[in-house]
Amino acid sequence: MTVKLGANRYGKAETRLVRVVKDGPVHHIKDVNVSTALSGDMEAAHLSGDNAAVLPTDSQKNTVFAFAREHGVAEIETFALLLARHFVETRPTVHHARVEVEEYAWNRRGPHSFVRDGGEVRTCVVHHDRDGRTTVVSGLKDLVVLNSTGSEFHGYIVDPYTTLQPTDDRVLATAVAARWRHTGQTPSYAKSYEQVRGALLEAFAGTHSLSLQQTLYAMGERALTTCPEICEVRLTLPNKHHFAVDLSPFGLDNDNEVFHAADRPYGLIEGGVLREDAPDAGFAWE
Ligand SMILES: O=c1[nH]c(=O)c2[nH]c(=O)[nH]c2[nH]1
Repeated sequence: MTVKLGANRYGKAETRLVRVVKDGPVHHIKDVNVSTALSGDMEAAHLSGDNAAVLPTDSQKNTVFAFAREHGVAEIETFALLLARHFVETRPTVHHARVEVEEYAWNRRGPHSFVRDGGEVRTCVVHHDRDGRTTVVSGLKDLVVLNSTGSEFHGYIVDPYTTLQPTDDRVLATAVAARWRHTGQTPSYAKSYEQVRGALLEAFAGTHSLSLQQTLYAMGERALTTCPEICEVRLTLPNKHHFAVDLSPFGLDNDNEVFHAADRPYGLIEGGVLREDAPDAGFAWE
């Protein structure tokens, strides 16, 4: 039997970096998690242990810190682009770079004092290859939202295993994970982030929901119509079930006022919405 090397990439995962910018007594912080992954002429490294083509993951990590010092960390997408281009353009054996960045938000409490915002995480994944092809996918995760009414679920398949009761009033809650693909260079990733985030929240709150699937589509559609710089949105929505508790044993009614917020299992609703004329995604989602 003969075998051969398949797809491979390597890099430093989760370099945790905090960059402080000192504007006199007023400081600014950027708290990020950077993962780099490179691929290219890596056959010899895998087949014979010849590391001549390998830029060590330790050097990749050092590059992240050095670039933060030299260039600062403005928007995560621009920092990721800088790193991806650097690895491909300075190392001939590296043909493709994938750089993923997560950003954790802090709120100001004073000139040099901050409190960590426990809310959502901003994300991006940038690819760049030696043919000059570049893709940027931005996103967010852990954006937890809830509608205490305005959600129904009925009309589904009933089979011998069905116990779920149809409802015309339930709590709808989810932790939104959304990623969106930029068509080209976006002038301000911060602005498009705010536009898409706002659109997702507006659509969640403003849609009278007949299912989380319908809400997902409405959220993706709103993001695309609000932000012309993006062509595709992918959403992952866990259905954070809230079950009305039966209080009748205690002689109490419960008109959707007391819920058990269940943890597991949860429904998981996933889907993409894209413009009819969206260009080919290439390696953007990898
Ligand atoms: O919005 C929903 N979609 C489903 O597919 C589903 N399935 C289920 O049990 N509850 C729900 N809710």
